[in-house]
Amino acid sequence: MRLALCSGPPGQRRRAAVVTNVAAPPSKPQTYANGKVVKVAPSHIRNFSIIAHIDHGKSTLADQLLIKTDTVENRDMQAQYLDGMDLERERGITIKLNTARMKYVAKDGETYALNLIDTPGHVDFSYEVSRSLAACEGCLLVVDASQGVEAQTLANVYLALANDLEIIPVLNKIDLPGAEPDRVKREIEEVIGLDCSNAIYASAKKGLGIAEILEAVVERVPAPADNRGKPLRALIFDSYYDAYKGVVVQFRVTDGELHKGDLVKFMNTGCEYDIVELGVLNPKPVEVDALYAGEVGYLAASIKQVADARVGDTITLKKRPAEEALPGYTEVQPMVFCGLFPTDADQYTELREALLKLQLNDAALRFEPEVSSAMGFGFRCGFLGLLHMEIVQERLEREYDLDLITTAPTVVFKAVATDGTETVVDCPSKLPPGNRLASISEPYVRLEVITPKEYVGSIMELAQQRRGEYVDMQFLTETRTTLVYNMPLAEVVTDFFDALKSRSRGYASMEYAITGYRENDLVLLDIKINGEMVEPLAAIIHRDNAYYVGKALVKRLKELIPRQQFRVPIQAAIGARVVASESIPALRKDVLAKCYGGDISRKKKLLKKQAAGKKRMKSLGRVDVPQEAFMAVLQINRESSPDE
Ligand SMILES: Nc1nc2c(ncn2[C@@H]2O[C@H](COP(=O)(O)OP(=O)(O)OP(=O)(O)O)[C@@H](O)[C@H]2O)c(=O)[nH]1
Repeated sequence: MRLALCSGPPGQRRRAAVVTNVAAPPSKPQTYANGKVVKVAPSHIRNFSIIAHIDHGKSTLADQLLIKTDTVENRDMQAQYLDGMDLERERGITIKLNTARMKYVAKDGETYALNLIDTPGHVDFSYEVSRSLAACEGCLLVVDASQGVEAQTLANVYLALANDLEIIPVLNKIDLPGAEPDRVKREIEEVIGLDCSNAIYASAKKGLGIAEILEAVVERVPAPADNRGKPLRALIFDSYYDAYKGVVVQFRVTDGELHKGDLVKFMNTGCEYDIVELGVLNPKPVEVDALYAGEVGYLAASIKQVADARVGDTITLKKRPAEEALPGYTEVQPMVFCGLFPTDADQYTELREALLKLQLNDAALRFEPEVSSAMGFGFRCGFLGLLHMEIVQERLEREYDLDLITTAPTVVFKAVATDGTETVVDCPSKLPPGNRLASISEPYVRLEVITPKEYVGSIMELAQQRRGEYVDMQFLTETRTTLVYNMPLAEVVTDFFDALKSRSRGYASMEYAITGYRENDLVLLDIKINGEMVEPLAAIIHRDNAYYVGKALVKRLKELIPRQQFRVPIQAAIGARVVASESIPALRKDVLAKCYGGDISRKKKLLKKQAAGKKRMKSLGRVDVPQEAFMAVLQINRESSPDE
């Protein structure tokens, strides 16, 4: 497959159009970067982003660009500077898109403002990538020269193409002994169809090729169109909550200009606010007096209501409003749901506030109140995948100091009742009762795996175990293969990625897209502990797996639930039929310890008394289920793969 990506000298076509449009420089010079006054006309602005497969070196390259342009002093530099969250640094991954404005004096002697938007690479966060790409005119496509094209390389290139961006290929990690930049260059040309004749060889770690990259950004990324004369239109691509400033909104100005003190209107919500602070991220906030078409910046306007300034909304001026809002972003649909409950019931309101604030910073997060007899009041939350879920949970615990219990994640099923009504089931308890249930459908994905050919057999076996249906296999290059499967999402979002990595020694990569719903023989597996149904442990699974999963689950729960003073039976059931059961033996106090010698009837009496006490405790006793038990369902899948 070849796509006509780089027809003609990159960047020039669109840049030529811009040059003829260049109007007078901004009426008022503005301050940014180390307090220096710099005039920025659109012809001297470059908005670009870095896209890559996970771990190919985006954040390290961003660090180098910041150092090379003196945006961040070397002594202040810490690895992955733009990954501001502790969580991002600890895990070594980018979660949020991050922006930085750099001042760069190019070889032509001119000073340029380069707006860099760093993006995450993991499949769960691809919606962040698409948002940042919409704010750019070009991007650096970073490919690890020791690995080559991977699944997210392809997915991100398609996103860049959809946004009509200029793509500059960068072959990173050429310092590695195993690097084969020439081979990988050919691979990019063959697989993606991208002209790599002027690809840049770089090592973000050693600082090689950085000057060439900066020059290429200036030369090849088109300048933004000069729309300064038009009524203001600025697209919000991100926002976050600041305890002092209220909601801080990040945006890209497409048309017109805005100044500190202006009365702005959010076109979709209709809310109006006076701008209190206007600035650019450098990458720390630096205040400016005005921002013009083509620029990227932030504003604070004492916005208290999180819902007033939504990502995707258009900002305009009250006194000279634009007629039409910019097309926003397509809403992302969360595919994985789980219950979040505070361990301490008093923290319910705090959890709601925290979720509201987090949602502002994370457009894909959904939540609605949920009440469960076992867990009390909490929220049913929707995520894009398991990593996303883990990250949100960890952010809530760290940034908002909450103690949470998470229930096992589930995908969104659709159930049809006997009377024909359809229910969206994002929680097993929403399933209509068995006698009224006609059918259940589950979401399917088209899964693409790129792997070195020696792992093909083992990966096919894994895909089959996970109810995958083979669609296609193609040789990408001589040594690497693409495998395509149709697979239920429920099988992909659990631990499929981990299993794939372990079977391919980390070399395979994957990407998936939802294709639709399909009816399957799915059943509700209930779990009873001490005779009581524990709703949060219930799961909707395929009938063929129900017996096995039920058996493995009760066994695992037996290990996880602490012993009580009484015997605790654990059962897995489909409807009224118990498919597996185990029991946790009671803790036994030696009531005969003090009874030296003594006669047998005295001992019998003591034992009888103990048995009666336990019986009473059993009927009244509450079994506290530990957090790990709610995740036990996930571990079952892992255990089901024979090689693990
Ligand atoms: N040898 C070598 N290692 C590099 C180079 N660039 C990055 N790395 C290493 O590769 C790993 C991943 O780099 P990151 O910059 O975190 O990758 P990323 O693409 O930003 O990853 P995500 O943000 O998680 O998508 C880190 O351990 C880096 O030190 C390079 O040029 N040479």
